[in-house]
Amino acid sequence: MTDVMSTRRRIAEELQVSATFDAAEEIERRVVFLADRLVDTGLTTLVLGISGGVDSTTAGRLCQLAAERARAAGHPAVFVAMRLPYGVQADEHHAQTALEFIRPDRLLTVDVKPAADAALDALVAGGLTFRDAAQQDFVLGNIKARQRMIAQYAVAGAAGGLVVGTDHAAEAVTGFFTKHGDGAADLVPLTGLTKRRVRALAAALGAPAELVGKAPTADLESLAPGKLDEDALGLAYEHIDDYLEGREVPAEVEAALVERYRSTEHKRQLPVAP
Ligand SMILES: Nc1ncnc2c1ncn2[C@@H]1O[C@H](COP(=O)(O)OP(=O)(O)OC[C@H]2O[C@@H]([n+]3cccc(C(=O)O)c3)[C@H](O)[C@@H]2O)[C@@H](O)[C@H]1O
Ligand SMILES: Nc1ncnc2c1ncn2[C@@H]1O[C@H](COP(=O)(O)OP(=O)(O)OP(=O)(O)O)[C@@H](O)[C@H]1O
Ligand SMILES: [Mg+2]
Repeated sequence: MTDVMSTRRRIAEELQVSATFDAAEEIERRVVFLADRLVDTGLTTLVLGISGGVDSTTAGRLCQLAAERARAAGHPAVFVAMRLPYGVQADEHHAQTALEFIRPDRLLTVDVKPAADAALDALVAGGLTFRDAAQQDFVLGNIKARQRMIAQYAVAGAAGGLVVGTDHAAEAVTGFFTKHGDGAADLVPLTGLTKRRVRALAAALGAPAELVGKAPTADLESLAPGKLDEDALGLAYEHIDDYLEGREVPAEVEAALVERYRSTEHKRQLPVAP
């Protein structure tokens, strides 16, 4: 096997991408996983932010099905979906469509703007300076993601809950998440899925087509609302998925992915220790 092929195999294996895929089987396996974690930990609540994107739509429905499964087995389980907009969200209608599809047991809405803006203001008052407005906006974007993490952990702490994350193989390979922001969670039920496989789960769960096919956005930058992940990354999810599923991709895509995987290793590991 060439070095390039063995590197690709190793990365796909480390990210738990399976060689074969059946959407119905994956849904069942992941619902059972979530329900078992509730029962085994003795905790009663799953907590997850619903953005209107396909990842949280899929994970949210899995959470609701798992809570219902645990209840049917006699465990007092609840799924708490959270809307966590930063002020007014441009695609709020997608978030509402997602909630109608998920039908969560409970919904909690927390605007993260006051807390995120206050954190930035306090940092600036404390003497932090930025290279330019774009850098400040980028840093604020990561504060927004971490503020969402704080809100979800507050609910988990109060309710005896577990925070659910939406990380999957196509995001993990590029490290395209905020460390200790959306990257922080107790359970990650989408692990190992490529983006097209997340979409396949969403479709098999019966999610509306506009969400199944929705273009991914982190939507963290106020200066570039709804900026597409693919523009930010300079990579197409089709290529990322092909790479992870062992299909041919252009050499420059392969090189870019290997480099991103290497440079973001710290995001997939526990803090570095001596
Ligand atoms: N080698 C190393 N070993 C240990 N730690 C290292 C490190 N290099 C940086 N670090 C630490 O990591 C930090 C950088 O990581 P981080 O704070 O995450 O910041 P960073 O990776 O710069 O930014 C997060 C990226 O993820 C994207 N994102 C975020 C949230 C959601 C989504 C989405 O798809 O929805 C996407 C966002 O648009 C942005 O491009 C550094 O400030 C430093 O503290
Ligand atoms: N406005 C928001 N309200 C609630 N949760 C959010 C919001 N923005 C992000 N999140 C949380 O952060 C996670 C990471 O965002 P990310 O953009 O990767 O996923 P997504 O929006 O569900 O799907 P996609 O990647 O296709 O846009 C979301 O799955 C969701 O749990
Ligand atoms: Mg999104």
